[in-house]
Amino acid sequence: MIALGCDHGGFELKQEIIAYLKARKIEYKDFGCYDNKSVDYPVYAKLVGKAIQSGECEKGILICGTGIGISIAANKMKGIRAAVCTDCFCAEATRLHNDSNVLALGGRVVGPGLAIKIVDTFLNTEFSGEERHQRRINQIED
Ligand SMILES: O=C[C@H](O)[C@H](O)[C@H](O)COP(=O)(O)O
Repeated sequence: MIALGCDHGGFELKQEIIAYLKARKIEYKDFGCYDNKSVDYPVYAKLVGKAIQSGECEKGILICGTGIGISIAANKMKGIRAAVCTDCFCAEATRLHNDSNVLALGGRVVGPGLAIKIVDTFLNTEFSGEERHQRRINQIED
């Protein structure tokens, strides 16, 4: 189950991502926001982070204007490793090396075509499990 969250700056892109997930029959839960009225991104970062912490959702996708504010907020939460990605190389690397569980995107930064490729890469890349990467993740968690 993928947890989705956004602010008004990410609302339009979230709709594109929902269409992608639906087309591929990937289960998701949308934690809002539900229109493009101005809201505060930490609220949605927290909802998605809690869904991952509780085990309700395995991964999350958070979208604000840049992906930055919402990832800063999410990364305050224990066990959440949110990565802002603007390209597929970083989306792959952050799964392989950081076992990131949240992808953060900027609705004002990446177009829908690139964003979907980034989402696809993020969701379809497994953590490498290599000892040096796990050791570093453990250090972050500590
Ligand atoms: O990092 C923060 C996000 O990009 C927000 O989406 C952005 O700050 C919202 O800006 P505004 O309230 O001016 O639409």
